[in-house]
Amino acid sequence: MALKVKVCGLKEPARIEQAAALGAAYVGLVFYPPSPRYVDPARARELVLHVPAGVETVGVLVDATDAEIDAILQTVPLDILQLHGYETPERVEAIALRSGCRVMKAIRVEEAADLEQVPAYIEAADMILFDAKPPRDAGWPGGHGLPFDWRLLRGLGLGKPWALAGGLHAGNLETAVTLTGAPIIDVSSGVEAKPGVKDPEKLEAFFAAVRRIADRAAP
Ligand SMILES: O=C(O)c1ccccc1NCC(=O)[C@H](O)[C@H](O)COP(=O)(O)O
Repeated sequence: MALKVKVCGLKEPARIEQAAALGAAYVGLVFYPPSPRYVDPARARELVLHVPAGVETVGVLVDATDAEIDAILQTVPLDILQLHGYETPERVEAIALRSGCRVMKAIRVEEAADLEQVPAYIEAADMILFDAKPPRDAGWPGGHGLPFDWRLLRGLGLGKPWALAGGLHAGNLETAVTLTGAPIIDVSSGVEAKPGVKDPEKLEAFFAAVRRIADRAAP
């Protein structure tokens, strides 16, 4: 199966179009004001006009209330809601039912014990995203360019679509995918010039690395 790519934290139409042209399956928009990648719903509505058919738009939320989610969805059409806070399995299920969107639950990983919570989310979420645990004093919980010990995911049999995130870049992608067998990869900082500013050349290099992996996997 082809490796799917999510590019997260996009803020510029040109970078959305570039990511899509390079083969991104998902583009992520961050709806969490403290993040340098934050886009407000009005801006997001303009951005999604640049997402071509066949590419899915993911809205990244952090412990959002129903009112906040309703306000976003009334303004911006989203395919998937990525829940990147401390949402419980019950909350994930409730958000999926209420929103009508698919939901992807982010799991913060630092050690094996962090994976014990995963079974509780399998029924509730449509997809699982494994990301590095953020630094303790970080003002937002994702997009810190930090990898975790990928060996923790070895042999993972979820029976559900899942994505690997955390510190991926063109130079470490092959090792990460080989160790984890991830079917979907999620990148943000690794294709940025600085937080919140995507770099066209790093995007090119990242997708070149994706193509190399695909070429090696081809019979
Ligand atoms: O990226 C953000 O600023 C962000 C803010 C709040 C919640 C989640 C956020 N990012 C989530 C993502 O899906 C990132 O792509 C993921 O954390 C990987 O980021 P990176 O390690 O920088 O590649």
